[in-house]
Amino acid sequence: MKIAMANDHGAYSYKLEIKKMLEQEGYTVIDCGTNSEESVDYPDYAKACAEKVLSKEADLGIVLCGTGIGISIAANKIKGIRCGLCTNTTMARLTREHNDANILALGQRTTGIETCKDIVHTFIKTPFSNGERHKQRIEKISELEK
Ligand SMILES: O=C[C@H](O)[C@H](O)[C@H](O)COP(=O)(O)O
Repeated sequence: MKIAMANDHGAYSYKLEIKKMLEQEGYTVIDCGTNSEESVDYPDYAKACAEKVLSKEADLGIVLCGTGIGISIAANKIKGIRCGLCTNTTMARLTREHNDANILALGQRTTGIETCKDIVHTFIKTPFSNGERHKQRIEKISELEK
């Protein structure tokens, strides 16, 4: 599985730690930056990750910023992206099962690193439930993009 990751300066150290964990586990990580703690604008990095997911170069994406809020708002502006901001593993499971989220958002300043690692594992291992009611709702989200 290939996973695109992107972050702003507020989540650089979590990106490095989660990237290292995923690579040690055999996942391919496409690192879309940023790669320092110099201040940057999170929409640029949300866009970079979204492009990898939409082009299918990556199966799923993970975006990180201080809270996960700004970068998830930005990602969700992009047609075809369903980005779920998660602070626990229940949210991670349900955003895959119910929302078929294709990008996970995390916050370095709000959520502990071990919790984030658990969230990442849950997110990438949980399939979409394929339930008819969920498919119908996701189709309605797509309609909103038109
Ligand atoms: O939602 C936005 C993110 O949390 C950003 O990481 C945050 O706003 C960056 O703040 P600052 O520029 O003060 O480091």
